[in-house]
Amino acid sequence: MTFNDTFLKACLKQEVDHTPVWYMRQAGRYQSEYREIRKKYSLLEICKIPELCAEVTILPVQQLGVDAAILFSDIMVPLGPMGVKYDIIENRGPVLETPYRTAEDIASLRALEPEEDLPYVLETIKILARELKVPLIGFTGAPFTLASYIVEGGPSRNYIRTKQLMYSHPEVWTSLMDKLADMIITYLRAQVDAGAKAVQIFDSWVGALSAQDYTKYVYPTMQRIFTELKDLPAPKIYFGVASGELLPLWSEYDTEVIGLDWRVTIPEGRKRVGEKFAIQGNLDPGTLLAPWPVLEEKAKQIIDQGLEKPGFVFNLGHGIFPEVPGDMLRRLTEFIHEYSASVIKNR
Ligand SMILES: Cc1c2[nH]c(c1CCC(=O)O)Cc1[nH]c(c(CCC(=O)O)c1C)Cc1[nH]c(c(CCC(=O)O)c1C)Cc1[nH]c(c(C)c1CCC(=O)O)C2
Repeated sequence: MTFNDTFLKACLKQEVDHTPVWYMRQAGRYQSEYREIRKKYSLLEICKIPELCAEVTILPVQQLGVDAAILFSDIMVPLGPMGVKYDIIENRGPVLETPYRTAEDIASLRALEPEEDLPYVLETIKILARELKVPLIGFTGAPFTLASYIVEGGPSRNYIRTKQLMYSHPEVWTSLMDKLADMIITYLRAQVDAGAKAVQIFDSWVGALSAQDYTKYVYPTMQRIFTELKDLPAPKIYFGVASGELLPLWSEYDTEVIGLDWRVTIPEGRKRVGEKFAIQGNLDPGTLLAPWPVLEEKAKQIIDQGLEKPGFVFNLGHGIFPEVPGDMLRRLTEFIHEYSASVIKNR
């Protein structure tokens, strides 16, 4: 089988013969095989065994026929070596031993050295780069989203401690954002050096901020990340949830792809963020529990809208829920490939 680079072409707004698709959380609890593995190993244990971690990454590619693999890991993984003590609790998410809230707490975070600190991640990527016939997507959390876990000490609804730090001690906030940006730049470079062909920066919780606060407290850090990664030989995807109001602020970023959730349509997203980017998205993951005709109709609409301009990658607006039947995802993937190929061929 030859290498399928359709996903990379779409990221770069090049011509494709079908719309490429992958799914956030395509490896996870909706798969019986994954649940079996999780009976023996914790999520973090899986990440530390390269052969197993590569297997977990490859499984959904084989089962679903998607056009890209995403490294199996978690946004918390690089924070461990920086000094953050945490665990990932099932049905809850990452929880810290103690939150980081003072200048001293944040000063204690050390710089990440990927080769020394996370050899197992890089080894996993090397295995995957050899074995996969589709591109591997590496990833990291974005500074705001990572900061929210570090400052709150766990998942949060309102991010009040994060905002409290941001508003009360802007210089401490900036030092945290700077340290996270340094980590992100180093970590993504190491992932690409090891064989990742694209990277996604997950800013899952940044939609908690107003455009004004994003501009003041997050924009300069994101801007620096994209500027410093300008020469990265891999397309970058910046993704946020409920970030519709922030899209106009992203128009100058030096990135290739913007990931949308389902709250904003693709044409509206393109209008807000500008014509420069390829777009990834944006099926509501809740639709995966709908009857097939409903799902098909929504997928069709997204493909029609996505194909209006060059540069479109089909994805969900956020991760797959554990309740989703795997068969639904396989059928959806086939439909996306066939329907998009016919639209492209007939124009
Ligand atoms: C916010 C965030 C986290 N982790 C991640 C994000 C950004 C993406 C997003 O917004 O969903 C990123 C992530 N986490 C995981 C992956 C790789 C797998 C993939 O996408 O296929 C990726 C890309 C594995 C995981 N990370 C986690 C799981 C859940 C399954 C398990 O416990 O084995 C997986 C497959 C745990 C986790 N880790 C985190 C959360 C919120 C949870 C869910 C808690 C739960 O529902 O149990 C933090």
